[in-house]
Amino acid sequence: MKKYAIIVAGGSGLRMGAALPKQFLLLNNKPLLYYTINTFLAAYDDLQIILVLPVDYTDMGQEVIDAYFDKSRIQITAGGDSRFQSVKNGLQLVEDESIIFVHDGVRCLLTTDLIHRCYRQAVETGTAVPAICSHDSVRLLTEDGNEVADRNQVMLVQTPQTFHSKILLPAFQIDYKDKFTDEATVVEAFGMKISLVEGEVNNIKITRPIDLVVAAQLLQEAEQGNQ
Ligand SMILES: Nc1ccn([C@@H]2O[C@H](COP(=O)(O)OP(=O)(O)OP(=O)(O)O)[C@@H](O)[C@H]2O)c(=O)n1
Ligand SMILES: C[C@](O)(CO)[C@H](O)COP(=O)(O)O
Repeated sequence: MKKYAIIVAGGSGLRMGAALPKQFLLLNNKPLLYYTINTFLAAYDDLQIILVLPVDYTDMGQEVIDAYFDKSRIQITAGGDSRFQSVKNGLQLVEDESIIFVHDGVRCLLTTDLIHRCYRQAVETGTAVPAICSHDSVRLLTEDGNEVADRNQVMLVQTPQTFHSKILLPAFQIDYKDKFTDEATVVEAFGMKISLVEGEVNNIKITRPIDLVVAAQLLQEAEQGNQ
């Protein structure tokens, strides 16, 4: 089955507070986006990437591609004001019936194993959303304060959120709502059940400066493990 990875990197990284959007910050001397793109290209030879970038940073994104990758496998498009709109812009470049991975450009530590796991499940059930258990206790806010929740009933959701194009393309015709924080919420609103797959603890979303420190360490450990 044809495969597309829509890598959403259209955000501005306000919580990181850096001069550049965080997807272009360097991690062990390479832009963070390099690692994300590299892992998807390595996962499948027939996978095409649709890279969604802030409109003012498409040239910088093109420079990253020219420096490291086979350009014939990567298309660039401009992002929107919300993650939802960025995904929607990316979906406009999907031409064939396919399995579509939607991945945060800033989750740069995912592995090819996770991509393969998502693919297999999406082929089988149409949907595959990676998630991990909470290793913290969880409390719910209530009208008069808060109460404990059973953390075994909670899963922390990651990307790549992976779907058959027959599901994802029509689902994204829906009008935007604030609760659409990821593709699973959109597909659920379209009336489909979501199937979860085991995520990865190291598949962190680089959000704040501390995440860069953690990611650099994890990357170094992974590279040492590969030697
Ligand atoms: N309009 C947007 C907003 C976010 N994203 C992407 O969605 C992913 C997850 O979003 P987040 O971590 O929130 O990134 P930012 O929006 O850049 O960060 P912040 O919320 O701190 O500004 C990132 O890869 C980001 O680039 C996007 O493509 N288009
Ligand atoms: C898609 C996501 O990474 C799943 O955990 C998350 O919902 C993105 O949230 P953000 O507020 O845009 O960082």
